[in-house]
Amino acid sequence: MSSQNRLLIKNGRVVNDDGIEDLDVYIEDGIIKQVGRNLIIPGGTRTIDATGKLVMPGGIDPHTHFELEMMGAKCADDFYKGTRAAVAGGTTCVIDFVLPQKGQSLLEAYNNWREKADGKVCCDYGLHVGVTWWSPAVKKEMQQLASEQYGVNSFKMFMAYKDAWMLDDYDLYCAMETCAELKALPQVHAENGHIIARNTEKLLAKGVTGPEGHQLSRDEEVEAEAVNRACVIANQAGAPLYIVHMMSKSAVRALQLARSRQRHALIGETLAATVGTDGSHYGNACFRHAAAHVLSPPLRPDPSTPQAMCEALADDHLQLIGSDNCTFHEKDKQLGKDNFAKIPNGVNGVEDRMAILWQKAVNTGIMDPCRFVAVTSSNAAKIFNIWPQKGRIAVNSDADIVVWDPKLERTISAANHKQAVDFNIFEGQHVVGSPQYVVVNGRVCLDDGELRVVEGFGKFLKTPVESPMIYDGQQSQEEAPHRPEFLEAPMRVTNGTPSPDL
Ligand SMILES: C[C@@H](CNC(N)=O)C(=O)O
Ligand SMILES: [Zn+2]
Ligand SMILES: [Zn+2]
Ligand SMILES: [Zn+2]
Repeated sequence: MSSQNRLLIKNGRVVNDDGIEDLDVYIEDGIIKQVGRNLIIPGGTRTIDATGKLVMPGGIDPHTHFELEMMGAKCADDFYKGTRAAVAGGTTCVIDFVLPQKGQSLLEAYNNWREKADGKVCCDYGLHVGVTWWSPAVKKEMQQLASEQYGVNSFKMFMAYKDAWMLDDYDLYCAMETCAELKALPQVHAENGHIIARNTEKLLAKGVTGPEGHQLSRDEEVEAEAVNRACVIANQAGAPLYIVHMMSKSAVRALQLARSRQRHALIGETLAATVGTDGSHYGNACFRHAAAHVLSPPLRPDPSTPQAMCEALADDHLQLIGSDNCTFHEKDKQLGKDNFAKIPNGVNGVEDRMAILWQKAVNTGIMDPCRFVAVTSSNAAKIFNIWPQKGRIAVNSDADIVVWDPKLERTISAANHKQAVDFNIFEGQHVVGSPQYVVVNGRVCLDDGELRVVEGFGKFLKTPVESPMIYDGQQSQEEAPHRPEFLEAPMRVTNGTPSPDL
């Protein structure tokens, strides 16, 4: 067995979601074989000295879109460039979305995605599948996809994108029921697509065509309403629910309220963009700059949002952070030059997700390194049922490891980022804390800052149904979570009639 497969990471502080300890880690053939002190190590082993560094599970990004075609454009980052950038930022596993067009076979779309990704990914990847239309045939294909053969355990339904992917409430209910029957996890894009459609018509009729119209057409309550409605439908369907890309304090409040009423698992995801920037950029005079920040739900103008979302992650009101990396070059964003509704939706984040959260939440004392590992890696592994293979530094776990240098300083810029896209929404942000080494299935792919990924080294990762975190952790009614403190807050009294500040 060649020595290149033997690696020792020595003198580091190992950080898992449940503790920090000074331990050495020995890896052989892509698997962690020993974790401890004074390890017996065979000859020919490469040693990485991790003195002063943190040794963490490689990041898992639960939300990416590489090579997605939407709104007349194709994403700039493909499965090679996108996963290469992920590894550069400390992420060693991504879960991408198969998004069938309405009427298209889900299995056909799944096979298309596999063809696009296999052979190009630099790290392991999984797939969620979009349920963008409904029929008995769709139900049947969900059953097939949830089988061991295909390895899909999560299905995303859209409550927005009215003419492209949106389901009505009846079909949404049926899809959630099917997920519950399969012990799979339903996910939703929670915005009210009908309100957005009418608001868009009115804004355009008034001559509001710039990127600022995007946020104006779908403000926080349009997201929060859909969060609440999705939770109610899930409860009626007897299903857990995962709400992707939650972008506002209002949405978090709606999720917390739902948790106080219902017993199935309700998971909240936010994004690097949400904690790293805000909606002030939609007013930028430069169209490229403003349009680069267009994603749905939009970034919010409330300047307290980034910190509030960090706190929600720290307090387990939100469980994990993704990137929703869905990047478009300037020429494609220009499709919406005269009509904000035609700006291809999406931002970058797969490369900077971990450094941005470290900067905004750990360096500020909002969360500790263990919680950082939970929300950037372990919780995604538990939710999608690949823990502790992924998301943990432990014997027999995959050797997906990031050696994090908490003192490594850099300024984020499109000029030197690894992504293909020609814009970075975190441009100019100074971060303290970044990966020094990244190990992907035992291979050193970021080597003291040098990126040495291998195209096609990653493989497809099956995510089995019946995740214990989702389906065993269900609380009985009497164990319903403690009513969130804010629910007991004094009602705000305005002109004599009490109204809850929810
Ligand atoms: C289409 C995809 C990415 N774009 C976005 N979030 O605006 C999504 O809605 O998650
Ligand atoms: Zn979405
Ligand atoms: Zn500009
Ligand atoms: Zn997305």
